[in-house]
Amino acid sequence: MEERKEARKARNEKIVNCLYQKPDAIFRLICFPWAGGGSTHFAKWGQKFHDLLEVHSIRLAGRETRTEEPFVTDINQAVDEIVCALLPLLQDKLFAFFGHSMGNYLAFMTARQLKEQYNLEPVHFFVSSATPPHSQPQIPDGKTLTEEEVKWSYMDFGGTPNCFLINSQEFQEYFLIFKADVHMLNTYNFDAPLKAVLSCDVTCIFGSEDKIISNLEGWKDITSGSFGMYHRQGGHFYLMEPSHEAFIQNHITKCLELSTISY
Ligand SMILES: CCCCCCCCCC(=O)SCCNC(=O)CCNC(=O)[C@H](O)C(C)(C)COP(=O)(O)OP(=O)(O)OC[C@H]1O[C@@H](n2cnc3c(N)ncnc32)[C@H](O)[C@@H]1OP(=O)(O)O
Repeated sequence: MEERKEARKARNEKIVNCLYQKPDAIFRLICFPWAGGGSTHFAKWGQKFHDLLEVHSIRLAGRETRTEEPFVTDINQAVDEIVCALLPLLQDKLFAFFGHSMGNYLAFMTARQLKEQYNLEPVHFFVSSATPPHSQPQIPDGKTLTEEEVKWSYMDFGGTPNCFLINSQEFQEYFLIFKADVHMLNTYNFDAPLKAVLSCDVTCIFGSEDKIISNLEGWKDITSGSFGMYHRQGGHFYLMEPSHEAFIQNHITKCLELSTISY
């Protein structure tokens, strides 16, 4: 029994990366990374928040400590796995979601499933750099993407240092991860929600020069809670600029502190 519990815990820790544990935290922030990304970038945010907020970052199969596992081919499968790994973390503390780009679709589906099946809901959903689920234009077929296409897209997106793009051998690995993530995204159903499926507050943050995203106001359709929008100067990866990252982190802290007043 104890062994099974330990095995489950180890498995969950592969899916949900927490680099800085905060036993006294009253909130958990669950971060959902962009396509082609690992969990480390957001897991490191844990160091930047005060002790009342513990940061966790989702790690999809096929990367980092999950390199041995095959990529997920269906987004529903990824969500089932994430929900299962998150459940033990979400029962005892308030939690919020933060997604960047593709991560928002996983975050949204995870929030929907948690609400429908477990009556659990984040206190706040922070959306960064993403078109609303029901406005998403056609996404190319992940399976047929070429390395050159992905390199050009990465240059456009602006979140990848040149050194990674120049080294072909190293890039091959990142290319395969991105291709798999886009293929997983191809299985996402971008239908308009018939009604607000969530009731938490939603904040949308984006770069003012981001050419990839559109119709951000559409995010308010997913919730009956309040909705706010903020922009910072920059493109799709505006959040790589330290002052913008600090803005996001301060905003998250402020919103979560305020949310305790209403709970
Ligand atoms: C054509 C098809 C279009 C289809 C669109 C579909 C919709 C997609 C919606 C999206 O999500 S768009 C986002 C697409 N993804 C990207 O643009 C990739 C952005 N770049 C990265 O994720 C990274 O630069 C990289 C490719 C290297 C992968 O980063 P990881 O963090 O997952 O890799 P890794 O764990 O191996 O980290 C490598 C090291 O580089 C560091 N690093 C990576 N990116 C960095 C960066 N930008 N600035 C500074 N450091 C960076 C990272 O912190 C780490 O340092 P440490 O080893 O010291 O921990």
